[in-house]
Amino acid sequence: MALSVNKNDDRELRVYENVDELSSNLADYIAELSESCIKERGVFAIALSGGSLVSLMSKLSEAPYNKTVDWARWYIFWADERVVAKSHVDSNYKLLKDGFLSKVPIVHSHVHSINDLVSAEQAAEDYEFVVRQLVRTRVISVSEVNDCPRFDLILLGMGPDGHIASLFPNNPVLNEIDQWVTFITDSPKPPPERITFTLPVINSAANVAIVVTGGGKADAVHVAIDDVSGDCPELPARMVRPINGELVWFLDLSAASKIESVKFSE
Ligand SMILES: O=C1O[C@H](COP(=O)(O)O)[C@@H](O)[C@H](O)[C@H]1O
Repeated sequence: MALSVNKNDDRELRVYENVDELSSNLADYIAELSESCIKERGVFAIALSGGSLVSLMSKLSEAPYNKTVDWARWYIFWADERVVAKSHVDSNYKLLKDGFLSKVPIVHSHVHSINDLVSAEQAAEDYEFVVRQLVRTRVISVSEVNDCPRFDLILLGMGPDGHIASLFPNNPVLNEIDQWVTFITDSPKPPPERITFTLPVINSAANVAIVVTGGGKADAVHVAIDDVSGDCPELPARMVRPINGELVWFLDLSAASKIESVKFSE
């Protein structure tokens, strides 16, 4: 690892020389959390995003993890999903199924994808219902601070505009505090119709990891992590601050190259 820094505010930055090193350490991190959660609660409830994250976690489906992880105890959710058919190239479900789920023995009924046959609004409502049922049965734990679900781990990517899940800069859904899952029909990044976990759900997780690589995202990483003055809009990625959980940023050197508050080795 090039560097691991604990910022004073409960955020941990892990910066790696390259994508390969980051991927190995990300697989380790997920496997360790899975083991400790299963020891403690008997299950592991993980919510994932789409995008580059899926290939960055691909080592988790390889040796030794394919044999050592207790896959039967995993429950899979999506932190955000595009409202398209599950067979569509834009589907986050399809991306994860092709890149990960098809390679590990996760129980089919533990994979909770959205209803892709209804409107975005209905799909968000249906998905929240599913999450509520699983909170009731404690497959997903519950936050002691609010009544939100407390996922064992939420894995997020970040776009070059600083969006996480399908929470985009300046979108009113950033202020949603009543719903656990909401929808948008005007995503600036196609496709336009999406559902997404809201910030209260993301910030109630026991662990959140934001995984970002590449120089094209370095400006957004800088704004999300440094104390930036001026009237730049609040970036969604900056608004990720687990109330009673751990936040870790996984970055490669290119993505971390514009962070001012930390000096990295060459
Ligand atoms: O549209 C989306 O974008 C973000 C970021 O994707 P990336 O390819 O730039 O990493 C992703 O995290 C989200 O799940 C997805 O719906």
